[in-house]
Amino acid sequence: MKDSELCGEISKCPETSPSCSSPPSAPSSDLRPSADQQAGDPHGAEPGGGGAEAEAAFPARTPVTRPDPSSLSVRGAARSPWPGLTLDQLQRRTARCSELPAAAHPHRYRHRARDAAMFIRLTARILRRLVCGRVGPLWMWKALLLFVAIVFAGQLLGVIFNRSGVQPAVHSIFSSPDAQGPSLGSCQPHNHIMFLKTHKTASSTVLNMLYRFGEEHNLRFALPLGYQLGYPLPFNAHRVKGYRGPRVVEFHIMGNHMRFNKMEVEKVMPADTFYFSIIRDPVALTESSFAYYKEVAPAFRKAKGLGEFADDPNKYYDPRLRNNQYARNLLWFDFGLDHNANFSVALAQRGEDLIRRTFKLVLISEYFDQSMILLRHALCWPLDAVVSFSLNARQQKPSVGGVSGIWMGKAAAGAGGGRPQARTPPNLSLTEDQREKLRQWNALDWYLYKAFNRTFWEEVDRFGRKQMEREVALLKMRREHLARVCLRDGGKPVEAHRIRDKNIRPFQSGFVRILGYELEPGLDNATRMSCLRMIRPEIQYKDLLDSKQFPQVPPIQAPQNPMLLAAGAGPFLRPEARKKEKPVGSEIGVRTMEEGSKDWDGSRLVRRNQTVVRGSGTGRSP
Ligand SMILES: Nc1ncnc2c1ncn2[C@@H]1O[C@H](COP(=O)(O)OS(=O)(=O)O)[C@@H](OP(=O)(O)O)[C@H]1O
Repeated sequence: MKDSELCGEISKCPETSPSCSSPPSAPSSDLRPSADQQAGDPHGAEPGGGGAEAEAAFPARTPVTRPDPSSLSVRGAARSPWPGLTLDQLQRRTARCSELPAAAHPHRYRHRARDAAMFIRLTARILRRLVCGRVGPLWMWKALLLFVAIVFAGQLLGVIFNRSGVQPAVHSIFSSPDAQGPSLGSCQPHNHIMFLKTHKTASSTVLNMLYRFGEEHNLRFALPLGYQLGYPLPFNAHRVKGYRGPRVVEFHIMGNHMRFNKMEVEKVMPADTFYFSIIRDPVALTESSFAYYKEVAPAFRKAKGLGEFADDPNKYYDPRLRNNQYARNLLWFDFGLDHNANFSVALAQRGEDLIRRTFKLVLISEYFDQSMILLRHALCWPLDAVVSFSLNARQQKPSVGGVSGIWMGKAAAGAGGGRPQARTPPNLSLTEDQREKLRQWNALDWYLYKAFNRTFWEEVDRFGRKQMEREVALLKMRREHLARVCLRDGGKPVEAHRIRDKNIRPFQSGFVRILGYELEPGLDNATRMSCLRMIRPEIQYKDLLDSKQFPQVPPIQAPQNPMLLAAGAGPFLRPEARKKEKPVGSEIGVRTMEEGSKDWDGSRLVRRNQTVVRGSGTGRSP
């Protein structure tokens, strides 16, 4: 054999070639140990147990035994795996391979060549042992190979799942079997989701679940530039931070307040997006809205109490005034429909059809737990993903003098925790007659509520009432369990100023106290993180996600003055706009804008006939 051929061959293991399984020549068989060596070798060829299996895998294989290292060192000097070459010859020739570029230093390189040959000899021996199955039974090597393949596949799948966002985060109690809930079959979790966040319907609690799920699964949110997606203007795709044209960027979840506009939403969200929303009884919704937007909606501002407003809404309501959508058919408005249209059944049915065509599920706030079970099955989510603590709740004091449900509102506790000022809360009590008047005033919403309520229960029937009861019971148990683990005082909601951690104080609206939660002290890190996600208020959560998605650009700071925030509802002012703001009147909770100032999303505002509008707007609700 020529040196050049050998130098090429030297890098190959002769035993990995067919010669390994069926040594072709005498020198190989010469390396076989003697019978007594074989008997004393616990790793002898085709050792016990694996023999038959290996035989089947390598039917033509001649038994080859592991050479004894000592015999190799002694006898190997004269024998080599390369036919016709002793190991000494091989060593000398290998040395010549190494010497080729170093002819000027023959001694130095002869030593190196000798070392290299030693190394090769050792490596060949190890490989021969490994590959030829001399060390351990063959089945063991097969099992090892299978194990490595599984680990590799697992890693690969992990990378894929991490990318598509269905790799669950590791938690403590959150990773217990109870967290999964009853089986969902073989469905795949939805991760293209559009939630129309209607106002005063428990939508912040739902949004929190979406935030949690998205954060835990590294999904990308279609976040607003400020805190709402252009509300109350119809949604426009350019309101989404990071939007660069139809489907250029993959967004998974969209859920901040917007006035729905299907065509524009479809520019942002993928075609297989699951659309859902939530509605609430319009009387309860108006009560919540009145308490919350008393000083934001001109129609509410003029009325002393909700009863007064209900008695004669037309006396207070001007359809041209901005923010009056909070006072009439707010659901209809949020779905992008004309909330000031005169009611007719035909019109209402058309609206309902439009909504049904897009929204695969419409939840009902009054049946929140049943809604969560339907949602979990529709999205193929584990139980924990839909377990929540009620967010954005008003403080309610027991009724006085037989009047039901008086909501107590004092001047907002500062977001920074300032003591509340004593204020007369608006009277929210209603007679049955006034409730009926409110249904008529909000006839379009009332129609929607009845229609979707009916189909909601049809859906529950299809799901199975018994199964629903079982799953709702599990959901409640899980919520109670998590409340005991996560929350101080067993989960009683508390006023913002009592929450020690300022970062999780909910923002406040003018007249009402919005309650939040405190974490149980002493939780381990993983549990604390998961618990914190469940109670982190909407504004802070949006900022956090924003900073994760856009690490370089600091998010717009949430205004510290709660008066400027109709707590997640009214449009927020950007900091520069706030400087120019000049409140009309001295009442806390009044939020007004000067002509020429900018709204939270940067739109210029002008005043026309007593109506504050955006530069290109009409002044009426769009
Ligand atoms: N789980 C659950 N079940 C039933 N109701 C709930 C739930 N979570 C929140 N809420 C009530 O929803 C009201 C707040 O609604 P939103 O979060 O949609 O308000 S906002 O538009 O985002 O400001 C607010 O209603 P009011 O307290 O009547 O104002 C909350 O108490």
